[in-house]
Amino acid sequence: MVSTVSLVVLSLLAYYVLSSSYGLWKNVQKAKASGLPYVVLPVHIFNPFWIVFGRIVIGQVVKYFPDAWITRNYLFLLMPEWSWRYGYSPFEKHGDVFLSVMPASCNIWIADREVISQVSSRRDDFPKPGWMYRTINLFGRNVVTTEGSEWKFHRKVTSPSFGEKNNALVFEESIRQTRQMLRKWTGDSGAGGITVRNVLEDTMRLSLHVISGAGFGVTLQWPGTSKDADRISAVGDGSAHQHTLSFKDALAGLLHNVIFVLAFPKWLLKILPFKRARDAAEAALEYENYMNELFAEKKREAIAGEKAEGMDIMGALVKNSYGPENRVNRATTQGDAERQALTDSEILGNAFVFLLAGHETSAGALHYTMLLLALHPDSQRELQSDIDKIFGDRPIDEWDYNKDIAAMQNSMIGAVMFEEMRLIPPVTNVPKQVSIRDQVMIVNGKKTVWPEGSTVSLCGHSIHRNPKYWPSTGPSTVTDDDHDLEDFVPRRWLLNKGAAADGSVADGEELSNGAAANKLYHPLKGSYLPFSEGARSCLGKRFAQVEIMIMIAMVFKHYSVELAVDESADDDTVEKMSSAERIELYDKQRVKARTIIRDFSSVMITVQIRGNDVPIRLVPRGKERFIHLFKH
Ligand code: HEM
Repeated sequence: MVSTVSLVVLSLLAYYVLSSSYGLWKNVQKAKASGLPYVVLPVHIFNPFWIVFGRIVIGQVVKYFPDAWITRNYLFLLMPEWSWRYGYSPFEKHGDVFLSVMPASCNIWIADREVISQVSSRRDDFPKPGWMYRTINLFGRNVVTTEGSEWKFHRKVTSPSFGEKNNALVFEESIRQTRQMLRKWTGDSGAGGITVRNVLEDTMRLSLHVISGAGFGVTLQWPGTSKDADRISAVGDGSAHQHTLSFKDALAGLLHNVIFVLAFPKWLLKILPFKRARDAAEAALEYENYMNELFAEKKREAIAGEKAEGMDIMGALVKNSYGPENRVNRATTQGDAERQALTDSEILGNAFVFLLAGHETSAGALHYTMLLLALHPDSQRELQSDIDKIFGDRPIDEWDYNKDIAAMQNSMIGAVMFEEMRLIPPVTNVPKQVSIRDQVMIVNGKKTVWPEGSTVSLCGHSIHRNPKYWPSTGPSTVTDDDHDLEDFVPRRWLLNKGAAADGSVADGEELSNGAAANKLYHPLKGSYLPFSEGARSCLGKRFAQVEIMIMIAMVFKHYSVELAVDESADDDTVEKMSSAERIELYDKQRVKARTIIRDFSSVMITVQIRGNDVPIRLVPRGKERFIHLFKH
């Protein structure tokens, strides 16, 4: 019996080794013919098994070697998300486009802006790798997961919902939500000085609430704000379920456990002996119930012709299908090219991906923005001075999307936002795939042939540090580089105002209200990828930008942010410290915060600090304890 089992195991192992070796050999032949520099890897780094276990092992191994040795010897390539850790340096050594050969396929890594532009504009030749996105169809087909004419249709129908009317709604909802977050961070009196330990938890809540309001028309309250906090109020068709979770908890529970929900069927999650799995199943079920109720309510409103203005994204999609033109009846009988409206399941599928695509990304950007500003007192002061110029004494209630947004974007508010996403783009690499046939590509003026089926990584985190494309303001203060591309320097966007990296003057992005949206430095096409590029770039870009700029403006209008030093000194001790002692203490805290940001940030869909926190404090402007003592 034992020998039979051993024989089966050995045969399977032999089969695996032989088929992997054969696959590797075949892929090496393709790599040779491609004309690209290549390196051979013994494992498929995007294999789920390797992503879970392999990278833990390799993550431990690399700790024992200097970074320069690792990037020179290709060891870095065994980490699926190496570009987060090593930035541009591997490309510096191996060229801006290179290929890794693996047993199952090849992957092409790119930090060359012209090549990225070619890939982004040839949508049919370089589609998204479908296998990475398939599970996201959980609640219905949608704009993120589809390709070809079906995607074109989804994009055409969903895009109008992200127009200027919705941006104005995002503006208002972001003000409402940031006000509540500020109350938590500074106390009812607004005196500040409260240590905020888990900043990410709060920015997650902020971004979730903004999507709930501007995306679904459901305004959520922060705990302690209202007795009925987190209760959904929009449902009125009499079919409401007895909910076991609040709307907010259903949304948050689903997003928190989304990997389980996407990987396993609900019936299995319900019976698995892990609380987290059962919680995931409950959240998914409750989310579905709430969405069905919301959908029914919005459908009733659309048919009755109610709520024409200021519509949330889902409301606009339902109105398109069920409003006066009632396009949905035609939808099922037409091909994608003629269709005008989404089916019910497609509306629900799109609602889910808006939530998924917009939640963690925005929350991460808001979180890192606070930390980077706490590390850079000079940038805070410049930011506050611009906020004063734009808003003066005008109360926040009088801020207006149409009047203020262009000025906000063209100031340090925009510069801080763009620089944060240059340094830490929430999505480090945008994945594509070589379509069903080999593709000819020009790389450095030379013809190359990219093997069919290869995956392609547009390495945003790396190209954002490529000195060929980015202006530097001087030597780095955090590395030995003679440029400052590893540093957070928002003013680089202002010093090069309006100029493109090739010396031409940027056109500026026009908002539909006629204002020029971007008079800051204009990166060359293909060199700035936080929202990807080309036809498949982020649909919620403006949504996210408005939300981020509002939070920055509201926080820094009245407050400064400092790293909390509670672990080293209590408030009385700080009070008695001399300026020199305070500088020394804050500097130590800065080193510690930088280490946490570097060593505890990891990529699981988006970049986030995991397993550690960098606590902060908001202090009223003029009452800073530390940062007024620093020039930089
Ligand atoms: C800072 C915040 C955000 C960042 C950095 C970001 C980034 C991105 C990136 C890199 C992509 C391309 C992904 C790929 O090709 O695999 C993308 C696509 C997308 N994003 Fe965002 N996103 C953000 C916020 C949002 C928000 C708030 C929404 C909606 C409410 C949203 C909706 C979408 C959708 C629908 C797509 C797919 C577009 C298509 O395939 O046609 N995103 N986003």
